[in-house]
Amino acid sequence: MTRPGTPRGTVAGAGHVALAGVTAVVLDIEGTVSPTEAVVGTLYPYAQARLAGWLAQHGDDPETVRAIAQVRELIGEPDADVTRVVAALDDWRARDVKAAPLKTLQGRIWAAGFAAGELTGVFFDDVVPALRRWHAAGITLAVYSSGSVAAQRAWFGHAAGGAGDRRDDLRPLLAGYFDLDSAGPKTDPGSYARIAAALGAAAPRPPLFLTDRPTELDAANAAGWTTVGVARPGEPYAGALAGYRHVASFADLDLAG
Ligand SMILES: CSCCC(=O)C(=O)COP(=O)(O)O
Ligand SMILES: [Mg+2]
Repeated sequence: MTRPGTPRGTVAGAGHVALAGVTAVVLDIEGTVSPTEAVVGTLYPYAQARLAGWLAQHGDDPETVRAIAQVRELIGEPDADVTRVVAALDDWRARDVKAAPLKTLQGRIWAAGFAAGELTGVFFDDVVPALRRWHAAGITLAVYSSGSVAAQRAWFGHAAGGAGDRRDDLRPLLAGYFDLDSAGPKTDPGSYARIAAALGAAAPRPPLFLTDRPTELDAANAAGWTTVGVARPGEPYAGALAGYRHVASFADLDLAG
């Protein structure tokens, strides 16, 4: 199905997609550029272990105050104490519910962890070469993730892959970062309209969105974006993209035109 603004392109064989005229690529993180296990299995426990301490130490920070208020509103308990707030946050973590206040607080804890050298950004092997290739071709690159902008910047700023234990800083490749606070829910077409507006002249055509989740592909398509699903073997949503144009690797995505 050809979407408005979709550049010329064909699906050349199973899992290979060639698109011409792409001026901007927006990237999901979990399941798309990075293994879900690196987020759910490493980042989440790291933040969970430090959450209560973080709230105790940063309880007066405006961002923390706002996040706690958001939790109380979402659970419908305006007088919930910190213990109840932590329990709600941990329940969302356990179910991988992408609740904005959870992502805000996780993001701050992770940013401190990256700065302390305790965390590393993990990417599928095909991702960094593709990002460098697309950036060199003049394509605008941005991130749209449930993870907070603070977490995104830290994740891309401390990428594994350098020689030895050196960390690569991929942020020079990125022109923008968008999350649930700055753009909105990933299943809302309006969020993609806000991102396109924010990218402005850096995205003269509707961006290409790369994500693992069908609901996000649907929302981006409804906003007139070009989309390609990313179905990585072993990832939770890999089997749900049969009805979508999709690739298993960025190496199978040709944006050279
Ligand atoms: C590496 S930034 C933290 C990622 C995160 O917390 C998350 O929930 C990722 O979800 P996504 O929308 O990128 O699939
Ligand atoms: Mg994802």
